[in-house]
Amino acid sequence: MKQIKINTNLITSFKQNGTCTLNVIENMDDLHEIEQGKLVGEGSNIIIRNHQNLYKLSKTFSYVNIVDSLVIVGGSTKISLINKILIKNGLSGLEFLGGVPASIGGCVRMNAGAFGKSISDIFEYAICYNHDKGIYTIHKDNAYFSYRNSNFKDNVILEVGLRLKKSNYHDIITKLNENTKIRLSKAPLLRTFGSVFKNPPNMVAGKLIEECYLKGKIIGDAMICKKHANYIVNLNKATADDVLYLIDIIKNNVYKKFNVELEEEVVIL
Ligand SMILES: NC(=O)C1=CN([C@@H]2O[C@H](COP(=O)(O)OP(=O)(O)OC[C@H]3O[C@@H](n4cnc5c(N)ncnc54)[C@H](OP(=O)(O)O)[C@@H]3O)[C@@H](O)[C@H]2O)C=CC1
Ligand SMILES: C=C(O[C@H]1[C@H](O)[C@@H](CO)O[C@H](OP(=O)(O)OP(=O)(O)OC[C@H]2O[C@@H](n3ccc(=O)[nH]c3=O)[C@H](O)[C@@H]2O)[C@@H]1NC(C)=O)C(=O)O
Repeated sequence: MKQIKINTNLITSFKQNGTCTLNVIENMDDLHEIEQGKLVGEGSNIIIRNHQNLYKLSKTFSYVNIVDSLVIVGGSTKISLINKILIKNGLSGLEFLGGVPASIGGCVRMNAGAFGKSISDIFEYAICYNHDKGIYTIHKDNAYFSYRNSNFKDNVILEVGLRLKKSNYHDIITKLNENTKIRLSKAPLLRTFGSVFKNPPNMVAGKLIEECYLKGKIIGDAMICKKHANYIVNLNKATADDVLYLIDIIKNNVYKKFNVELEEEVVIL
């Protein structure tokens, strides 16, 4: 397994400042050395405390194979690459994640969703690894997907099977562009980690935070986004501590004003 000491700005979409040790899993043998709960994908939904020892699947686990409407993808494959290939092959169903800078492994683990759709709608199976069971397959009936959650905790997702629908190039591109445009109009795409909190039942976290007048609040180099209050943006060299401080402020304010306990959507390692 290759081991490198790097700045966390290289492995997070938030470009957070800090250092970590990254262990790159290059083959199946390396899987035995993984520390569970320390896996990162494309880093689009994580905050990493300083000096962590982390693990990431290498490009060996990035591939897309298509058999009729079944799309078989390696666990580290980027959503953007999958969508490019789906366009070429006239397969529709993953457009809702257009513009999300994540990997399929992270998206399955978190049951990524947007525009009323989620990964669970197209998921067929995943080949996983964990220390107790070794390599085994979880089919859709046993994935137990829920809002931003699944049965994949403590598993490394090595391969995913997605069931898509035949469509045409033009319709897929149009839907992808529309979704990316809406996403951009509502929230920033760069130097963020997506939604900070899950939406509480029948409420919208962004609205609650905005109503506490917290938009634009800055700690260090991290700021509560002025466009969408459930996002935190990195102004320059924000650290995990800057973000954790802001998260604390938001939770306290929302609890005091609305008696609602917000739950983090972002994974804090
Ligand atoms: N809808 C939206 O607009 C957006 C959504 N997102 C979300 O971000 C997620 C991020 O994906 P990504 O950037 O790749 O992940 P991250 O690097 O952000 O990792 C997030 C967590 O996913 C798990 N994970 C990542 N890769 C794998 C894998 N191969 N097997 C098992 N677990 C894995 C790990 O959880 P653990 O170790 O705890 O199991 C990790 O802590 C997506 O699910 C999506 O929901 C992000 C941005 C925008
Ligand atoms: C970004 C993520 O997923 C996003 C996903 O992209 C979008 C689009 O479908 O819907 C969810 O956001 P969201 O609930 O904030 O959706 P938005 O459409 O942006 O906002 C909903 C409504 O909240 C209100 N709103 C939002 C932000 C704000 O500062 N103030 C405010 O009042 C607006 O009325 C807006 O219409 C997902 N977030 C969660 C936690 O469920 C992610 O998972 O990281």
